[in-house]
Amino acid sequence: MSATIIDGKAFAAGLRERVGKLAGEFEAKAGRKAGLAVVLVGEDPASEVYVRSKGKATVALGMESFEYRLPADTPQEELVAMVERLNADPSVDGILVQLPLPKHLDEKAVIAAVDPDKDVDGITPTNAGRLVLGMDTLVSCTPLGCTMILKDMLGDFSGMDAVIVGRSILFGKPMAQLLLAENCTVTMAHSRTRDLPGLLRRADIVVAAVGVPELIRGDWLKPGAIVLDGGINRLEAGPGEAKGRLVGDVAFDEALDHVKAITPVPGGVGATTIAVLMRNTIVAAYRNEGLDLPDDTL
Ligand SMILES: NC(=O)C1=CN([C@@H]2O[C@H](COP(=O)(O)OP(=O)(O)OC[C@H]3O[C@@H](n4cnc5c(N)ncnc54)[C@H](OP(=O)(O)O)[C@@H]3O)[C@@H](O)[C@H]2O)C=CC1
Ligand SMILES: Nc1nc(=O)c2c([nH]1)NC[C@@H]1CN(c3ccc(C(=O)N[C@@H](CCC(=O)O)C(=O)O)cc3)C=[N+]21
Repeated sequence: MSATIIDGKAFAAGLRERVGKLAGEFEAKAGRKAGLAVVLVGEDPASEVYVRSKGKATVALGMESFEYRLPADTPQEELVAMVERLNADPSVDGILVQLPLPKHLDEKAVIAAVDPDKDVDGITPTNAGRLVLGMDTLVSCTPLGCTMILKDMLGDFSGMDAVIVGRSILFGKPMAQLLLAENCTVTMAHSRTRDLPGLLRRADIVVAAVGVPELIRGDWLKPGAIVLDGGINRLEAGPGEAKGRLVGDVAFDEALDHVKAITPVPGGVGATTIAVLMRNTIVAAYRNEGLDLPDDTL
């Protein structure tokens, strides 16, 4: 059996087109472009990939991109002060503080400082709470993108067994909430899970949100499973390579022989995430200006 390779780029292109139209209409109505600010403290390989793709996409869709790169030793007060300035800046509709932050910073306090109306990651206490309560809210881009891909492929996936590997506030936890809302039976695995292969063998849907290159082996997966690989892992550069390859959390070539469908890395979940970030930014922009979104196909 050879698996379908889910084309995240094609999915993202469709979403970007709809967002681009809305961004043009927003500019005409509001007299300014929708704006997204990204703050990166220090260096993180996955964040570098994200910031690069994001800057290009924002401008291409007719939105404004503000990028702030701060040194790794930035003090807490300085970072919080920057978030507060962005909260108060009317040209900024979305604020994204790249995670993980360097260890000396209090991540939860920084996240809590973001205005929930500008929280395009959906991780402020207000928005995370709203998600759990089933209220309309901004939702973290990667899990939302994964859910959109599944809806597109499957329509209804009520009753399916889903295993999410990873429980971060940005990815694993909101993923679980979204799949629960779709009536999946959700299991969350993490670093203390005893028998990951045993759990995965039962899973109709697997979402990998770990950050360990090729941790999940092909023969751990149930025949016919659908696998969404969110891992963005940069391998060491080999001889003659300027940069190492990007790989996911799933051993892709092995998985092809077992599963029904799988997202590649790159070109899968990550590609979709960027488009969803654009979507969340335009949704926030319309709301922040008190405008009705003319389109509910987002
Ligand atoms: N494609 C995209 O758009 C995005 C990709 N990412 C990528 O997804 C990956 C995960 O990101 P993020 O959630 O932020 O990462 P975190 O490091 O915050 O979380 C990783 C999770 O994986 C769990 N874990 C670690 N090792 C194992 C293991 N051996 N077996 C089972 N579980 C394990 C951890 O468990 P514990 O809680 O017990 O420590 C933790 O819950 C990264 O590669 C990141 O770059 C992230 C966001 C967006
Ligand atoms: N607050 C916060 N929110 C995040 O959503 C967040 C974060 N911090 N920290 C880092 C991770 C990582 N992440 C990626 C998203 C898209 C690509 C992406 O664009 N990938 C493309 C391009 C890859 C390439 O350039 O080769 C792809 O997979 O096809 C990568 C990585 C978001 N993250």
